[in-house]
Amino acid sequence: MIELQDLEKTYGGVAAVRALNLTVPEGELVALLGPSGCGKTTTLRMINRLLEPSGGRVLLAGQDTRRLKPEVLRRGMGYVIQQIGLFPHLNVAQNVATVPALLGHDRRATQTRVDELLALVGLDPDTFRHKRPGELSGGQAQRVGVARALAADPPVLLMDEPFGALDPLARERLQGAFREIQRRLRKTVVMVTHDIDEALRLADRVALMREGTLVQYGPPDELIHRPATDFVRQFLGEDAALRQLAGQPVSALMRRGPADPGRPAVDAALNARSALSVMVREGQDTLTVTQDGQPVGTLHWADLHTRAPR
Ligand SMILES: Nc1ncnc2c1ncn2[C@@H]1O[C@H](COP(=O)(O)OP(=O)(O)OP(=O)(O)O)[C@@H](O)[C@H]1O
Repeated sequence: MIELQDLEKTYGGVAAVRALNLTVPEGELVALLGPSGCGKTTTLRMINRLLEPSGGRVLLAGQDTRRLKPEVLRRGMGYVIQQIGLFPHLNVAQNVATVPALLGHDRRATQTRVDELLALVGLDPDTFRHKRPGELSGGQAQRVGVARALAADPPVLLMDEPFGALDPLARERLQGAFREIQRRLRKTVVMVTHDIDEALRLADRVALMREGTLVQYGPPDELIHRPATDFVRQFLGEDAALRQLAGQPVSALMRRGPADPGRPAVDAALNARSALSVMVREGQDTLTVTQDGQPVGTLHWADLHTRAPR
């Protein structure tokens, strides 16, 4: 668990972050979201002490981070940024294996792990293992950065726009893969993003900031359905609920059980926003959900109002 208590940062008398209170529960993914200059990156960097707070404190598992040596603190916290800073003289595999090599882990086990992680982030190990960072596109380099952070296996990951340089399709794929890994490994993640879709899609909780203060902190559906202020409503936009549906498969919202094969059918892997389109087009409030062509359950209009249980 990470606790930010009355955290402040001022630059020449101007507050970049003010009286910020935020608790990041263990194993959850929290997105720091907000307009440019609202203090997201400053907040993130105070967590691993790349920046020293002007006031307040950060607790990691109940311990004041000022009592820890910065290098000890950072060993337990991966840091992924858009300009990844891969080592140019090392190949991709060596870059990913930097921390395991430093820690003296078994070489063969590390190599296997590196290949697994490269495949996981969508880079074919045979093609990319021996390439140098200079031979990679921005998006490929970004994936190597994510693989490297995961290879170090820290309990906490801090990420600043980690998927920013990717084209939309690749971004969605890497986001999905990352989310799946994060849940499986129960990493605690704090991610800075200005991409609303990314925050709503990936985060367990979204911290929406404005001018250095926290405006609202809660699960995505809370911000969407119970915005604390007009700013929250406007920032997320009127179509926030639809966007959230677009990020969820029908399988996450459906009711499993017997289904009427006579109704319009949608595949369980379809996204819920498209399923809604089918309801509207067909004038039906219930659809049959199929998997491999077989009916496996139903999707009701009412199911689209509630976010899937995690
Ligand atoms: N080293 C610095 N000196 C002076 N002011 C700074 C410094 N770093 C950041 N700021 C100011 O602090 C505020 C918050 O900056 P920060 O980078 O945290 O914002 P952000 O929300 O991450 O923005 P973006 O989405 O554009 O990256 C901004 O107004 C910025 O101009």
